[in-house]
Amino acid sequence: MAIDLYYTPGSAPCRVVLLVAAALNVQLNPHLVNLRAGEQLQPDFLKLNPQHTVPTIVDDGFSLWESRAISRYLVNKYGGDSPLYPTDPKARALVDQRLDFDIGTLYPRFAQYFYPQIFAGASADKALHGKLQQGLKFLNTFLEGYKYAAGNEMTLADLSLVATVSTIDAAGISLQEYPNVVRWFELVKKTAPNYEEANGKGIQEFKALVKNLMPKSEL
Ligand SMILES: N[C@@H](CCC(=O)N[C@@H](CS)C(=O)NCC(=O)O)C(=O)O
Repeated sequence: MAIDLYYTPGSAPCRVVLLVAAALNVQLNPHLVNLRAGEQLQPDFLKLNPQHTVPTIVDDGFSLWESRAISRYLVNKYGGDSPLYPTDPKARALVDQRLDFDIGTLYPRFAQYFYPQIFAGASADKALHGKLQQGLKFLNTFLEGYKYAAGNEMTLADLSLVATVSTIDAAGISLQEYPNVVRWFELVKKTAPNYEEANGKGIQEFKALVKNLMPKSEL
């Protein structure tokens, strides 16, 4: 039975779940949620997720939200002994560290810098820009000597971080100062299963949204 996924394609957290499902060959039954129309605030959706966020999944009556929690659940339930989330405690801890860095540091720094500019017409804030650059520098350092984000194999860390890094790239923020990030980004684009369908399409939607909302002088 397919798992219901409530999502919006431009959203980075939703693309994490699409990438993980593709890597595990797990079938999803997609339901588009139009956030700008407030569909996430409808009573039926609030019954599934009182926090009214996408992505949300419903697996045989079990409702779950938070993209990285969903990702871990999908591997735990459907991944068998998938290397995406290794069972060795140290290897798993490294994946968790990268996942927590992504959701707790890198993505919020991007969001704090960029979203006020496109959604509220704010001008670019130098201090917030510096914080984002520092986040990218951290990632560049973590990748030193590693093929993938947490070792020599692709893990949940890569599928999570690539949704963020591709969003940063699509926002027109250069990655060129961070050669390990550029090298890793190219590798993940080529090797993540069904990358174009799972992430590339949503990135195109995100780019269109940015183009639509960004003050013309900034483009
Ligand atoms: N930490 C959450 C973030 C989810 C989130 O904030 N999603 C946004 C779209 S990117 C959303 O659903 N916003 C609608 C709302 O909060 O009402 C995750 O990773 O799933």
